Amino acid sequence: MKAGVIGAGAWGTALAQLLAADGQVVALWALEADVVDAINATQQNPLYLPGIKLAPSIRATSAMADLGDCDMLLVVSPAQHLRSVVRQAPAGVPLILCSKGIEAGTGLLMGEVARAAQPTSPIAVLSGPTFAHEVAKGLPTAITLACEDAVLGAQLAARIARPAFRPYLSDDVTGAEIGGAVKNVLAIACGVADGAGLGLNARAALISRGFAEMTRFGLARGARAETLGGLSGLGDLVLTCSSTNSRNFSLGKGLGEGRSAAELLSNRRTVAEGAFTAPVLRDAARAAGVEMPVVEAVCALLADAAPLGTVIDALLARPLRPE
Ligand SMILES: NC(=O)c1ccc[n+]([C@@H]2O[C@H](COP(=O)([O-])OP(=O)(O)OC[C@H]3O[C@@H](n4cnc5c(N)ncnc54)[C@H](O)[C@@H]3O)[C@@H](O)[C@H]2O)c1
Ligand SMILES: O=P(O)(O)OC[C@H](O)CO
Repeated sequence: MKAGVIGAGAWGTALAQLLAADGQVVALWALEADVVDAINATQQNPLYLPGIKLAPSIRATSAMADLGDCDMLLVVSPAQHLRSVVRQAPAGVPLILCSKGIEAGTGLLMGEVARAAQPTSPIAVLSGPTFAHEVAKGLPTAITLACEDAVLGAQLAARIARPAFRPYLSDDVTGAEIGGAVKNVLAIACGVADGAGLGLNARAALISRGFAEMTRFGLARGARAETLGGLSGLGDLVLTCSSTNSRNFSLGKGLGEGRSAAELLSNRRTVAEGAFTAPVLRDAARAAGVEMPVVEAVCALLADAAPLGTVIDALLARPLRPE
């Protein structure tokens, strides 16, 4: 058995490290030739996961054909590139989707995109509160593994579980995907509150009211409430809204400090998924008649469409309503 990982950003590299730590061979596909060379020559990925010595059994490659003998493939590209990498992946091999977002242009969740790109490949989703550096260091982590096929889900969970890495099984793929996508947008909002010095009460309010938005949207799309309240929803929301280790929170913090979205988003190598998901999520919510005022506020700031003070005042001035 050989695992393949598609995408050698921070999370793909950390997952490869997790799977290879006991000496198992892991094939890691990277887009950039210099990342492939660095991992194979020095057991390091200084571009995306600096400071971590990687297992020598990780074999980096830029040839997708090298993943042809893998029994499972973890897809860890940014959400907006998932379609193109899944199209290139070997067909018929179970895909564990680890990207968090909604595809721009189509409004599709990652499972829907993967099914369209590779119709014969079984799909699972891996999502939860997981900062890559912590997983790469072997710190304790729990995560949701969602798969409609319970037998396959159990097999995949057994393949990726490690003493300090606990997958919890679910058959609610949609719920796991929506939690991971929506929390990134809400983390931007919490970062804004931090950057603007609005205080910890405001952060708690945003987490709580943001979770209400996530739940309304998720239920409208067929997700289950307990999934949204679990690791892949509330768990990840709390993690990402609490730390500048989150790229989404940091992006929001910059906005809250008065910097423009255009400046913060230009020339960055690492991905802040919430910036891409926010407008797609807003449009999907409007189309479904779901109110998401915090998401709307984040969209206004990302579009540099309104001054920060105006956006905050508008949120606070919304009509009083039952919780
Ligand atoms: N970093 C984390 O802690 C973490 C944890 C859980 C989930 N995720 C999710 O994993 C996904 C990948 O994030 P990351 O943190 O590993 O990435 P990253 O920000 O560390 O690196 C960017 C990645 O984008 C890739 N990329 C850039 N252009 C591309 C293209 N045209 N085609 C394919 N790939 C391209 C790069 O090769 C690189 O792998 C995201 O959806 C993220 O939300 C990240
Ligand atoms: O750095 P972020 O904001 O992409 O968050 C990373 C993970 O999704 C946390 O679970």
